[in-house]
Amino acid sequence: MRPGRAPALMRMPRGGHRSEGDRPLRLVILASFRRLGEALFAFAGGRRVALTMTLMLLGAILEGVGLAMLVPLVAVLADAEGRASGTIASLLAQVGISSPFGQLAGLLGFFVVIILLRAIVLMARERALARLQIEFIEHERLCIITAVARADWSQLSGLRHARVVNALTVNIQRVGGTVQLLMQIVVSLLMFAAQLIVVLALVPGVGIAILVFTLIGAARLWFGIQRGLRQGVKIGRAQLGLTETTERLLNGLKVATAENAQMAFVQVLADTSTEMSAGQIAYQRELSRFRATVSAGIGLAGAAMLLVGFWTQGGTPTLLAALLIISRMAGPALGIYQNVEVFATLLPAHTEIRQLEQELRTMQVRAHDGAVDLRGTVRLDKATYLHADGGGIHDVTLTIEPGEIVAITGASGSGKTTLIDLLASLLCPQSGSMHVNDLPLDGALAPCWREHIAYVGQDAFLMNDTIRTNLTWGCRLQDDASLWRALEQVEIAQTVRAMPMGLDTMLNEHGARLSGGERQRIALARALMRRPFMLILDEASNAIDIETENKIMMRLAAVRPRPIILIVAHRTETLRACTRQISVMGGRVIEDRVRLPDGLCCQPIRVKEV
Ligand SMILES: Nc1ncnc2c1ncn2[C@@H]1O[C@H](COP(=O)(O)OP(=O)(O)OP(=O)(O)O)[C@@H](O)[C@H]1O
Repeated sequence: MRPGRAPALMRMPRGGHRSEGDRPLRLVILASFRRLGEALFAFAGGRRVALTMTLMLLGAILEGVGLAMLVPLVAVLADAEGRASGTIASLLAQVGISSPFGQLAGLLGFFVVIILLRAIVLMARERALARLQIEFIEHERLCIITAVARADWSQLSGLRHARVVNALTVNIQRVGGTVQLLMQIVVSLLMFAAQLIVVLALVPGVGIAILVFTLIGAARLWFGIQRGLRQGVKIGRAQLGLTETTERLLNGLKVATAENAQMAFVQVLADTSTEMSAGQIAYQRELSRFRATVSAGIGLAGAAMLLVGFWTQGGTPTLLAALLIISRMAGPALGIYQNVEVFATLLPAHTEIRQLEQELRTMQVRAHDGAVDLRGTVRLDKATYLHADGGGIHDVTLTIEPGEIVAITGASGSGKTTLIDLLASLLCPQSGSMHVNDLPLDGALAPCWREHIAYVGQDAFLMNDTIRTNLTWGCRLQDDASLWRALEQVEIAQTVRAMPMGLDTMLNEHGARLSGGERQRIALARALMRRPFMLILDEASNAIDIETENKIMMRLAAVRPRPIILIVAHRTETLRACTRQISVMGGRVIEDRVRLPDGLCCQPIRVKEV
């Protein structure tokens, strides 16, 4: 994957109110919000959403009922004779509880029941929300990685690598935060609504005043949301840069260390990081000013409402209860304010993930279903594949029969890898065609063909896992006997046997505990474990000494049934076992001749079959 243009949302003008495609910011916000809602709904399904919403509503209703209970309780406590009044008091009197203590105990008992019920509902609600959030994130992560795995290689290789890494690490965490905040906001809104309803019922004047303040606050909040979204886009852009720089640093660390030039990398990282931190500090400063204004506003509004309540109701128990409730409302109100803006800063992460998924979806190839035999002659007819810079392969026609060992030679940049990628159907001819066993290898058949291929490149891809796992991933064979046989074929069995944990020895990052030649031999052994019909060796043994390479090539040549073996190598010794040589120059096949396998035997070797 290579650097490319920033994704659409990331291209939003830095400080402007309009997004890419000249869409007003308000539409971008609404669209992002809708996308998140749709994704959550599509993941959870109607029933689960309904259940979660019911739990949220139930929690709010119980909150309201608990608060409403404060009125008779305050009345009992405030009454000189300790008597309750109202509906609950008359209910209690009907069941024979009329003494002040009995009424207080009865009210408290009811209150406790409500509190217990509320606690149970809130617990169920928290669990449901946490599960929904965690599972949604896992689902999103799997969607991306599956889309990457199913994407057509020629298109995928043009995708910016850091975008995928960023999506799977930073952005997915930010989406987790978005979902969590969204749920907290909905819960706070419902709680606030329940509290407001109780206040409206108890002291309508105060309730209306709160409603007016809330509406003014909501209008003010809209600016916070816009500011949050802009900040979120900036953070996303900076984080992508940070991921890219970190990747570059880690990939080039060895060279940089060898040249004592690590600080050049550190400087690039520091510049990106400083820019990001400066933006965040400025934003936090703005946010803290906003928060201070909001909390002062809530305090002032509370005091004003106290006065309104006092003038309209005097010091009645109802007013006292209303005051208690209003004091409880400040928390959710401030929470909504803070969470909504932070939510807006996180929202672009989901949009970026969605855009990435959509791009990946356009790259998907639908695999042919049903069995199809592709073990046969491989044929290219006037095949052309040109990369964006014009380099590649022009008008190539060739036929490769099963069991042939083909050397593909040519100068650097002549088109050898492009030719190999076409034969492996990693690339599809832009013109001309490819047939295997007389079947045209279209997009749907290509994945089936690749099941018969083993590919070893010069980088010898190894995972940070055991030798066993490295040998068996993607292979049907898994048994120890096959593993050892493959290791013997590539002259590494003895080295692995000498390791303390044998096949279960950990290889560390990219097989760091092995030499370059050992890594290549493990990669070759894995290729043999696949029992391929076509084995591609693209500079796959250039780190192995010539004598050992000779032995390995002999063994590969003796495998029965022998796969087609395509060898790209610059070392002539590597090509000794080849039965045919195709020379490429400027993207064209300039020579295709039979080659007599020459004196492989520097020393006689007993050939074993895989
Ligand atoms: N992904 C790509 N995007 C753009 N151009 C590419 C890409 N891959 C290869 N090319 C171009 O296509 C031409 C052939 O490249 P290719 O990798 O096939 O050559 P090669 O013979 O394998 O080279 P080498 O021996 O150096 O690996 C080169 O000019 C190269 O610049």
